[in-house]
Amino acid sequence: MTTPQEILSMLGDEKIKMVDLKFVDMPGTWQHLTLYYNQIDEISFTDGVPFDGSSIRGWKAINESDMAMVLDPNTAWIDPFMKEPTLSIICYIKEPRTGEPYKRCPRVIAQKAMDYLVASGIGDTVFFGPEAEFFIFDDVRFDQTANAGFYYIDSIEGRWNTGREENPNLGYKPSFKGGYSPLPPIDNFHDIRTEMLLTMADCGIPVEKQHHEVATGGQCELGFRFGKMLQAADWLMTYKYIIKNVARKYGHSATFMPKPIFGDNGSGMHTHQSIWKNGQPLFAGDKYAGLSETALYYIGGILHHAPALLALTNPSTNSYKRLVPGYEAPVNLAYSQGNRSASIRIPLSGTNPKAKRLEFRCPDGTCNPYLAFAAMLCAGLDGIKNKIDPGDPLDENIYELTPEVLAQVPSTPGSLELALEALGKDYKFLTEPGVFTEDIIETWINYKLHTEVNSIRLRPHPYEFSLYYDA
Ligand SMILES: Nc1ncnc2c1ncn2[C@@H]1O[C@H](COP(=O)(O)OP(=O)(O)OP(=O)(O)O)[C@@H](O)[C@H]1O
Ligand SMILES: N[C@@H](CCC(=O)O)C(=O)O
Ligand SMILES: [Mg+2]
Ligand SMILES: [Mg+2]
Repeated sequence: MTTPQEILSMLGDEKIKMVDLKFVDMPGTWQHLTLYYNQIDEISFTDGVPFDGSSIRGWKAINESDMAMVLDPNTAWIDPFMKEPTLSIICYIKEPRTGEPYKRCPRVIAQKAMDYLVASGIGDTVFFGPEAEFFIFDDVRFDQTANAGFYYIDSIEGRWNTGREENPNLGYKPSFKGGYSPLPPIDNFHDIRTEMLLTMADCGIPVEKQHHEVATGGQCELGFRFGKMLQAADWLMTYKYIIKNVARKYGHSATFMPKPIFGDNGSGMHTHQSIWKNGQPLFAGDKYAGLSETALYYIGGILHHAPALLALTNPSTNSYKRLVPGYEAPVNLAYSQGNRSASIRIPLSGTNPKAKRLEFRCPDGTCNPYLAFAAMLCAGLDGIKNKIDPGDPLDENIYELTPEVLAQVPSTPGSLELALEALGKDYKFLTEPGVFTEDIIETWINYKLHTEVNSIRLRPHPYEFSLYYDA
């Protein structure tokens, strides 16, 4: 734990002169405001620093715009991308008039979810370990005549190709679905990923590993150790920030868009999770795959609420282009030990009960991690409270099941619109515990419908030209 005094002692004329305050908006993007060091004092950590909240997506109206950013001293690191030494601090938002934490602030919602876990008596700590995959590209250009998709992407090797062409140029690039895990020079992103990982370590994130992912060229993943919910979400925001900025340094761009390439693997954000009480893991037991009954009910809750949950864990129209068969992304709402085609996988964790966890494979990097983690916890706790039976595990490869068997297994929603519709009907597991408010659910659904679903629906799609342009 870092105290405000420890932070203040780092600032001064001969020390760090700039302080960058970061906060997250509703869709899950960081915003920032940079202050000269003498603007920060002890009050900044209690009452906060005033700012205008009316321009922030999903927040206040112009006539009630006053808000305050309250600094969290445990989140400080020196920002490696700013020229002058700058201390970065993550904030939560407060209503200055009432002194209350702002109910639409995602960090406040995550804190409420952790408080709810304690109040429920079920556990006292929840750990999250997100694995956010991403692509590194040079450029993305629209090309309606490209055979492979609707556009092509220049990666660092030159023009992207799927490896399925008759005479593919496979020099120094992974073959189709061959990205996991050849050595350099085929993997020519190795050094960039190492720089990303070391930068994360410098910023205080407990890093674990880095590797190329399965898709043809430029799909990558870096791993960091699980953390308590709020800290894991803060680390994920820092992870994305570092990845994007290191990519930029090399003239590339990094994207967490779930399905940037038609016909190749997309990028997920599998989320490992476990609940603990008094230092003991509650998910280890003598049931299926070494799980406890509590863990099975938690799985039951996630699967039961999944159609609504995905409106928060997979909140883009592009998310649902990833959730299709054949690309290691989950399509069916089932659980299994080791099976990567199920929505929930129980990773092999040896004999150590502390490593016993479940991996929800649906989420992707377009989610707001604070809202997504809070919602997953609420769904799981609802399963435990109401003893929701997850049914039998599905240990076969779901992609190879016969249509008759498959018809018995519920599927993930086919579109963002369907997920939002499900959320509109099934949100009490989020609001009754006092974690989300009905106002937040309504704001989320309206924002996503109007800003994303309808905006896409109203525009001619590039592939429609291929189908219908009748010159
Ligand atoms: N008890 C636990 N609770 C929550 N998370 C955990 C626990 N133990 C380990 N983890 C986290 O789970 C994540 C495992 O990530 P890892 O990349 O190894 O998973 P994977 O699913 O096997 O990978 P991939 O999907 O890329 O094949 C890490 O963030 C790790 O710290
Ligand atoms: N990229 C795959 C996951 C690959 C993996 O298991 O790491 C997905 O979309 O979920
Ligand atoms: Mg992966
Ligand atoms: Mg995984």
